[in-house]
Amino acid sequence: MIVLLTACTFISGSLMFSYWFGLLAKKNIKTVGDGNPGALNLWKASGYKWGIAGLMLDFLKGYLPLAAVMLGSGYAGHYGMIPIAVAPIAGHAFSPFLKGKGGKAIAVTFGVWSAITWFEASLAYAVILAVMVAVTRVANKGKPISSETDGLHIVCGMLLLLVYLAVRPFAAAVLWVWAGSFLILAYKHRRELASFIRKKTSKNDFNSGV
Ligand SMILES: O=P(O)(O)OC[C@H](O)CO
Repeated sequence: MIVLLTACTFISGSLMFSYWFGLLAKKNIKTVGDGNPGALNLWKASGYKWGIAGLMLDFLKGYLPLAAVMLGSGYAGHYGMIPIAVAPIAGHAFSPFLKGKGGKAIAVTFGVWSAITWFEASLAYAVILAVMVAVTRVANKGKPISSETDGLHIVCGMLLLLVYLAVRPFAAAVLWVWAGSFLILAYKHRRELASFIRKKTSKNDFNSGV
């Protein structure tokens, strides 16, 4: 049963709604912005109506199957929920519909966490990200935030979410779902993280006269 449910949630996650909506609007969103086949690039390419529709469906493809599993199976809080909950995130990140080159998996991650913690962890993650963006804006004196810094926020925000999850009475299985989410997000943002570190290192070398 776990294998079947994991296959179903993986297939749900692999449905690339934002990318397909882009094609419906006659745009290839993989050629827009950072090339991520997600709702933000759909929004940029085709406008806010498509963008919101893509965001909703990319969220719901994680939320709905997991909410059904939480309500209708005995896997809530059980170790069996780990692969079932990580699968939609992996499905989006490595979608077979895009030959394994899916998206950054932010929207579907929010969907999954909204379902398995009844919105608590996803709200906490949203607050963490909002605080990080606000602090960065103040530090940057209102300058636009780079995609490298965005990636850093997503990954470090997920790391901070672990602190929140650890102090709340969640089942150990939830912490394993966190580990899966974190690894996938870190992998999908590896280029932004590497570029951020490179820029910081060369700036420090320049400042110290190396
Ligand atoms: O991470 P994705 O692929 O769900 O895309 C979400 C937004 O486009 C954020 O950049």
